Amino acid sequence: MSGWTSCELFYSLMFTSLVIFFKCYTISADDTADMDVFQTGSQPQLQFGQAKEPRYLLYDVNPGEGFNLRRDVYIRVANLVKVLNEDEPWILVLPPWGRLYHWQTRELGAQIKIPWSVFFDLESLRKHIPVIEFEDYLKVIGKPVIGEVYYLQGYREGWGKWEEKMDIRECNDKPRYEQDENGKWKGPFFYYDDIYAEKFACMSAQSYAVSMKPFLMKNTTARSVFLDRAEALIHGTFSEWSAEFWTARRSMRFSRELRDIGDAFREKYLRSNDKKDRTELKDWTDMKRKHGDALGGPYLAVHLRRKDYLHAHGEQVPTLKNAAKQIKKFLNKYDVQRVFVATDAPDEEFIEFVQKFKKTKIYRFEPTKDILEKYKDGGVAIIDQWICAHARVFVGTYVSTFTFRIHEEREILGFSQESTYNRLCGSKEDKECEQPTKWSIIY
Ligand SMILES: C[C@@H]1O[C@H](OP(=O)(O)OP(=O)(O)OC[C@H]2O[C@@H](n3cnc4c(=O)[nH]c(N)nc43)[C@H](O)[C@@H]2O)[C@@H](O)[C@H](O)[C@@H]1O
Repeated sequence: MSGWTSCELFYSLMFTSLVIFFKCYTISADDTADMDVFQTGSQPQLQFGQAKEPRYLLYDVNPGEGFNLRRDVYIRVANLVKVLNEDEPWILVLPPWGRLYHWQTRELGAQIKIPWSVFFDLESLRKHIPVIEFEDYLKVIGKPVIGEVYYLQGYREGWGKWEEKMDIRECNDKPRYEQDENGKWKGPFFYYDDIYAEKFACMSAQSYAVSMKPFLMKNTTARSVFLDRAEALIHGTFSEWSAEFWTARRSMRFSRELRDIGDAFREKYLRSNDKKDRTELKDWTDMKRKHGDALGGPYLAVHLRRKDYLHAHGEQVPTLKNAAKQIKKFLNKYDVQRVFVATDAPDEEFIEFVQKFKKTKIYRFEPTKDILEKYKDGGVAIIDQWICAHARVFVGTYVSTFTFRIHEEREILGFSQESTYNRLCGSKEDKECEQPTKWSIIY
């Protein structure tokens, strides 16, 4: 039992205009028994009445994973940082976005080192936990160094029965980190060349994200700890079925600029605005909607996932002709005449799809050169998601995480579940076509 008394302190980062909220701690005499956990050598880092220095948690995800699974991993790690902050100050360092397999626009060159602020509203994230960008972390630390890297991996002997466990083990495969002649661990740190870690180890982990807390607090004293392959940590009780999941998820607002671009498109082409559609946003900490509060703009939105999905989930992806047939049924049911298509389909496929409709107006968001250069493929995908999130009815793609994040956005906005949890069925699925699981928002 901790005898900390906490007070609130605003810690200003000298290098940024960011103001980060922390707790500061004073220790009562009874707490000294716990202090060895926080000591380096014989020098205690804490003295009575002194504010405790924050520690930094960094993470990364398997390079092959797409944008929207990564967003889910953020929620797991964010809730770990949330529970760490119940006892000591930790700041989450946001992993720069880069070189995702699906970001294929050639003219943009290498899409790497993209800060989170391009896509997300950091002030909103900070109402849940303290976060900083990676480049700000480097400025604060003053050297291109990370204390310890743990590369999460499975157990060589397999999962066995489910139980939570974590152990420092030999690496199962050749690690993507190597020690140089000076003892520095070099690795693929978000495509920044000169970064190194002081210590590296593989860790076999079968664990909920928040269960890393005791390890981080007691087994390491490093100022910064990097968890690579953080997708290995699972939600556990902090899952889609819990209020904690939704608190973190609600804090994950898209950047104001991207929302504005999406809103302008809705107004101009889809006769949709927040007032009429009952989708006005409030500060997320004050926003609590019921299913059916939102009406949505007078259009249907479909997420038509193509490209690699045709191979990965061929059975559940319809032909374009069949997709158009399914969409027409929804148009009749919801009595709307406009369709917004979010898709990764090449232009020829999109044109083929449009030709299946005679009177219905079909729209797609096409970025200007400036928008594409500034917000990249990731930003355009977010604009697509934002427009889908505001439609009177949404039809998604089977188990696509891109579709799942739209479901969540619609839960937050207060749409009826009937208008949200629909999907395109594979051409041969017929009546076997199971509709998406409903994840009800919990406050
Ligand atoms: C087959 C699997 O599919 C999984 O994708 P899935 O869950 O749909 O969703 P994501 O993980 O987001 O990956 C798909 C990526 O493709 C682009 N994309 C897909 N649909 C659209 C769209 O409607 N509009 C725009 N602008 N871009 C789109 C976008 O970059 C998106 O992040 C992948 O995470 C796995 O790596 C694997 O490829």
